[in-house]
Amino acid sequence: MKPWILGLTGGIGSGKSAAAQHFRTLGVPLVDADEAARWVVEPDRPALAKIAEHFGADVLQPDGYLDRAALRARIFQNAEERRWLERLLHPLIRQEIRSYLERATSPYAILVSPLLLETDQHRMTQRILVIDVPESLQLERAMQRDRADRKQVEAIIKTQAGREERLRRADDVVMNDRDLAWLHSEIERLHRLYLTLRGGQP
Ligand SMILES: CC(C)(COP(=O)(O)OP(=O)(O)OC[C@H]1O[C@@H](n2cnc3c(N)ncnc32)[C@H](O)[C@@H]1O)[C@@H](O)C(=O)NCCC(=O)NCCS
Ligand SMILES: Nc1ncnc2c1ncn2[C@@H]1O[C@H](COP(=O)(O)OP(=O)(O)OP(=O)(O)O)[C@@H](O)[C@H]1O
Repeated sequence: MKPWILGLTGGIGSGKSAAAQHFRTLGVPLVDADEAARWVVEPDRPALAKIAEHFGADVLQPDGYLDRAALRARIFQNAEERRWLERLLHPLIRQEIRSYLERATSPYAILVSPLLLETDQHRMTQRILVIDVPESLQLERAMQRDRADRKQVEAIIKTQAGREERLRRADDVVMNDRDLAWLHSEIERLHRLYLTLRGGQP
């Protein structure tokens, strides 16, 4: 049976990973585009050499791994550089996602991606779940997690689809503006729905 794929998306800091983690504990197989983006730049992969050649050796750590903070600073202040990186990595990320999803044998599987709607990744999915938060909370959570300062998070948000567009394209929405217990209860509700849609027992 062709696997039925749920696309799970939301902007930076919306709570995609927290939502995904709960689907995982419910036993749903899941591939995360941010994780795939890490696999394709491991030290033995050709993409890393191309990145070092293009951006210079200061985007590499002394141990040979990608210096992610250095590259992040470069690409979110220069749209041309970001597009160069995306042209290199997105086809490789897509390949990793596809080979993972092809192996799924469960009633449904999940593709988690911040850029599901911005790229053609959404074409691999049958239904779209958006994790939504007001932008002020998104900023606060993304900064709190200590990944970036306010200016950088704002720059990243600007490159992503706007909240309205995401909501317009969503089949299901979870408003993640309460605590984690609420998020988990919403995920459980949707998990029952997806199993029912797939003809399984809720
Ligand atoms: C620039 C990199 C090295 C920064 O790594 P870092 O570990 O700091 O962040 P991480 O990869 O966990 O991403 C965190 C968040 O940043 C946002 N983000 C990452 N890349 C992009 C992008 N190209 N456009 C918009 N937002 C992005 C997403 O919301 C993502 O969830 C990394 O994000 C990267 O390689 N990006 C290019 C590949 C890509 O587009 N990945 C997104 C999934 S397809
Ligand atoms: N309902 C919630 N209550 C409190 N904290 C939350 C809630 N949901 C998520 N968080 C926290 O907010 C931060 C961002 O959440 P998460 O990492 O899941 O976002 P994300 O959408 O995966 O972000 P990114 O696109 O950067 O990967 C994390 O520190 C997470 O623990």
